[in-house]
Amino acid sequence: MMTLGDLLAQLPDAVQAGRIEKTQEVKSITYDSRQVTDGSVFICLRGAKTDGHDYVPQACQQGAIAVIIEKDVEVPAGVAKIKVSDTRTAMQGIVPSFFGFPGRKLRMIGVTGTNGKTTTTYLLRDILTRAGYRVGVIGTIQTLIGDRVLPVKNTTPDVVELQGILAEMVACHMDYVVMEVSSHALALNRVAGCEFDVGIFTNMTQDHLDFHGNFDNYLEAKARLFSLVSDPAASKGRKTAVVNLDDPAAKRILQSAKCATLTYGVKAATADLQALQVDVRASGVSFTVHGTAGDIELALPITGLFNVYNVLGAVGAALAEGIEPQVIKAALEDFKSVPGRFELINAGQPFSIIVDYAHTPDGLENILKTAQQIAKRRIIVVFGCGGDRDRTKRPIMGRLAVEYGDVVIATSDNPRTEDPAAILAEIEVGIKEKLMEGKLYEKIADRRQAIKRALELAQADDIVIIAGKGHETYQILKDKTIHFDDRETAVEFVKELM
Ligand SMILES: CC(=O)N[C@H]1[C@@H](OP(=O)(O)OP(=O)(O)OC[C@H]2O[C@@H](n3ccc(=O)[nH]c3=O)[C@H](O)[C@@H]2O)O[C@H](CO)[C@@H](O)[C@@H]1O[C@H](C)C(=O)N[C@@H](C)C(=O)N[C@H](CCC(=O)O)C(=O)O
Ligand SMILES: Nc1ncnc2c1ncn2[C@@H]1O[C@H](COP(=O)(O)OP(=O)(O)OP(=O)(O)O)[C@@H](O)[C@H]1O
Ligand SMILES: N[C@H](CCC[C@H](N)C(=O)O)C(=O)O
Ligand SMILES: [Mg+2]
Repeated sequence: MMTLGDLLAQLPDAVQAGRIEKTQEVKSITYDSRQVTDGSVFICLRGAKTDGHDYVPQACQQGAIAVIIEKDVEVPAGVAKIKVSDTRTAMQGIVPSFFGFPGRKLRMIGVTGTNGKTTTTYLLRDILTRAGYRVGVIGTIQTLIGDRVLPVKNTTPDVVELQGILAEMVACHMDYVVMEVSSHALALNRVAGCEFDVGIFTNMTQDHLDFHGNFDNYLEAKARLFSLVSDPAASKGRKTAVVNLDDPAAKRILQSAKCATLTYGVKAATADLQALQVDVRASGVSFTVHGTAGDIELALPITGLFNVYNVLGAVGAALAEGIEPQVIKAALEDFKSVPGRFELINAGQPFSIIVDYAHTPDGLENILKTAQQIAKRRIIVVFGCGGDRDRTKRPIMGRLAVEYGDVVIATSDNPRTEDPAAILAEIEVGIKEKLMEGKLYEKIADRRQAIKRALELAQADDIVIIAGKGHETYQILKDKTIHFDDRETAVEFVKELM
């Protein structure tokens, strides 16, 4: 149990006002007034959209016993006012201790990189589970506590939710947590209180420049995970940085890793683990993981060279954690797939339909390259770019779609507050640069109609790739979020058209 006195002891520089009853129990801590209940401490954060200080009256009405603030606000009698210079830092200081430092009681594996995080966490989950451990997963699709599924809002939740989830994982006797660590989470320090034992770096290509401003800041954010892995204050035993040596950013990442390192690659012959004899087929990939401890021959039902990298990262982390090669092999050969990642949709149509979460230039290029490697006939691409996100990705993705695709249908992803036509116009700039004879390009803002059109155009042996939304079951429009699932939509139209 934490009292208001315990909480204040952790904020020695705070200015206190109002009624401070030090023995009062802090029943919960939240930065969202809508979550405040009797006994809550409400932390006011200045956000991108609104300012938490504006919700103090609502929080007090709902039973807050204290508010943590940066600027003076009125509070009713009986509520403590705790003024600090930075409420976000204060939150990061008190929340892990409120939850009893769960990050110290689990082995924590963090995965960062532009692409491949979700896939890598799923691969590792299967390996660790096969080795007999109880495993929790935190990431884009969902939170898993063993087999229990919890919904998520962000890939890496903010410190309050994150520490709460970790505490729940400890209560449920998990041994490991494998989590995606987004660059937003590192830049905003949502991971305060996480004591990482292993960090995996997948790759670094363009994304999120709207948030980070430039590539260097983005890279610095990613590198931060490896300073956290190396933090001597957080010692639970061996620490390892598992790094993709084929990526040009590996050097910078390795500079932050003041712990054991394990590198991997397909090209880099100096990597500790190297994939040899890679064979990419429609039904999956096979290759040999060559390392100092011997070779592991693998055949998995997921395909694409990019997935070879994801597997190498997962294998590296597993080996660093002392998992036996034969356990790794058995787990990976039984691996099924990740929802919405190169997911094959089969409703009896004579062509292939693949739903994939590629929403970055590199993701799209990888998926289209893979499609080219396995294509018997044309590639039909349906894709869009998210609104209120890095705009500079748009023309690049347009260019790539038309470079690799024979038929390109540009459509909406999640337009959010932007005008779908304006997003499409930015994509079109790239498309027009590379559009050539023999290629077909259409622009259909309504994603349902775009998918329908692609399926109408598809002929036997074509591959239809529907990219960008993968596992998502919604579409975020200006004024509402609607149910939308690329997989369901594809099946629906195949049935209608065939
Ligand atoms: C830009 C960004 O990261 N925003 C995150 C941020 O929201 P914000 O600071 O903008 O919040 P705000 O809406 O302005 O509100 C300010 C404060 O007022 C409070 N408030 C607001 C309304 C109210 O009625 N009462 C109230 O108390 C809010 O709780 C908040 O404390 O803090 C929220 C809580 O932690 C996050 O959910 C939210 O993520 C939004 C949903 C988001 O879209 N984030 C994306 C960009 C993101 O974080 N993505 C990464 C990377 C994904 C990947 O590529 O893998 C991720 O980890 O998900
Ligand atoms: N190692 C990789 N390199 C490049 N592209 C990849 C790689 N792995 C997956 N992809 C592509 O990126 C998409 C997203 O993969 P995944 O969900 O594993 O990445 P992520 O890093 O978790 O993404 P997010 O940042 O949205 O959470 C895939 O659908 C695929 O198109
Ligand atoms: N985690 C990524 C997901 C993008 C998915 C895409 N469908 C979009 O909405 O842009 C982001 O928040 O940028
Ligand atoms: Mg993810």
